Amino acid sequence: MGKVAVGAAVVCAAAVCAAAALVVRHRMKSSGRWARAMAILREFEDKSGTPIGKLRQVADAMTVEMHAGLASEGGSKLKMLISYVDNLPTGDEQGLFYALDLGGTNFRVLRIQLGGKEKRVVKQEFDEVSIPPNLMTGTSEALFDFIAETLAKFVDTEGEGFHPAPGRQRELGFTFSFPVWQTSIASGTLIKWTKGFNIEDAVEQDVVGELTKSVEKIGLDMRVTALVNDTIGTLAGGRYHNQDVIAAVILGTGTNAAYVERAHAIPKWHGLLPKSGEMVINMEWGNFRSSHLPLTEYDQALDAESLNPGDQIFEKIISGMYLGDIVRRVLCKMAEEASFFGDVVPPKLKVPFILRTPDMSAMHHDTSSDLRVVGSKLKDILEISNTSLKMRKVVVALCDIVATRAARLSAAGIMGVLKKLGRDTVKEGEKQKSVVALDGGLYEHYTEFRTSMESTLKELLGDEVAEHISVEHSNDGSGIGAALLAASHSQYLEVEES
Ligand SMILES: Nc1ncnc2c1ncn2[C@@H]1O[C@H](COP(=O)(O)OP(=O)(O)O)[C@@H](O)[C@H]1O
Ligand SMILES: O=P(O)(O)OC[C@H]1O[C@@H](O)[C@H](O)[C@@H](O)[C@@H]1O
Repeated sequence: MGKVAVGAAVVCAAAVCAAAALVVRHRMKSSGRWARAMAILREFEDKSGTPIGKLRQVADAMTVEMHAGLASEGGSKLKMLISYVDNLPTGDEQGLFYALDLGGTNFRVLRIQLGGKEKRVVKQEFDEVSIPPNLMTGTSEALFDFIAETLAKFVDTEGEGFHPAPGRQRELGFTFSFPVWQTSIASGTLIKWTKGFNIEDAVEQDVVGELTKSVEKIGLDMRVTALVNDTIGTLAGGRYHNQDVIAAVILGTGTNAAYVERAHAIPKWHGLLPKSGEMVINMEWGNFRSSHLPLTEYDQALDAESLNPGDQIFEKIISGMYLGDIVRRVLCKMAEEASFFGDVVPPKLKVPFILRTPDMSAMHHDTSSDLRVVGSKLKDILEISNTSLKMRKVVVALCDIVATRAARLSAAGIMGVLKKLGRDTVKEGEKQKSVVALDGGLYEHYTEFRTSMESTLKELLGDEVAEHISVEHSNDGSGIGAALLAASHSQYLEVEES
């Protein structure tokens, strides 16, 4: 063979070897990247673990903190707030009442015509609006003016069967889904903001006073006769339909729980003991913290960058405002350290809260063979295109880890409350039923979360006790509950009774 031919052959051979080496190097590199990405995922899964033994420790810690919070003010991260609700709805409530429900994302207005024991809820109408994000971090006046104006528009749509009795003021139950230091059933000062709210000049103000100022400014004749947390409203709404309801839990934008405590089991309460012998407690359990909580570097970073660093740790690992962002943070680390989405880290992946929990649950619930929902969410929200099925499966696995940890910890929290109530055991031959009313958009819409939470609670209780405990969805119980509590504290009640 001539020299030229040999030379060409050598050059070709070298080129082939170089190409092969490149492919091998690329494969090794990508397999190295893949291994690194999987290592990040596995480490996160390990650190997020909630084995049953840990859940029992979390439940016990919740019970201990409940006792501490009832013993003295500041005795625990759990504020265990006195609600001044010492009588839950009886079913006898009658008349037209309004309710406002200011949540972490939505604002609901409701009017309800109550017909007493026989007729119960004769008629109800409601409206729901999203809270403009700018009002969450503006001024108190701007927020309460918005609320008053929305309420006034709703009152203007009053139709047949919804008119207050002649000469009577319209009365309102105000559900306020933030920690409030109640000074009576219809007054209380804001302790702090949570979730996405941060309105400096509202802190320590009486929220009923703030609303009343805005209502009077527009000449709306409406009186707040009950100020309640949404967990209290949900408990009241739940009890209206089922006498076995003893606690309520909200898993929505934020999270919280309330339950019926025996009045003599509240050492810090120095007021008159209520005739009923009961007092509903707003636990504010979102602020629960324990060394047994499986916190990760991603939780620490989310907390540090939040509006309320150091606060609401339990809420930040189990509630709807945050779950999607935890998923985003892990994906971001996989992109930065393992080039999971290619050599360039997708810029949108660095934007806090860009991945919302509803999008996370849509990906988690994707049953298509090619995970096309996952693909389109990654593309539409994070501008990440051309993801392989293998990558999409990793994203689903990550959603499952985050949702499962949240669900199992929620169940542990409920177990802690049941333990405080002595309902985590059943005496021989006892038939007593205990119902926990659940509400909130996370619980209502995230099926994988809900089923995991309910199965975990059964696992914690054991088959025998689980027979006596049920979790019931009390849809918008807080609105109806607030209206019912407004009815039972109506200014006209005494007149009727005397
Ligand atoms: N499809 C969904 N999947 C998972 N979470 C959802 C879904 N829809 C809503 N959520 C969660 O529920 C929250 C809204 O809860 P909701 O109780 O309706 O309102 P609020 O928290 O304002 O009282 C949202 O912030 C979101 O985190
Ligand atoms: O209904 P939401 O907005 O999810 O609120 C749930 C809880 O969110 C917490 O952040 C508040 O401190 C609680 O008071 C509230 O009950």
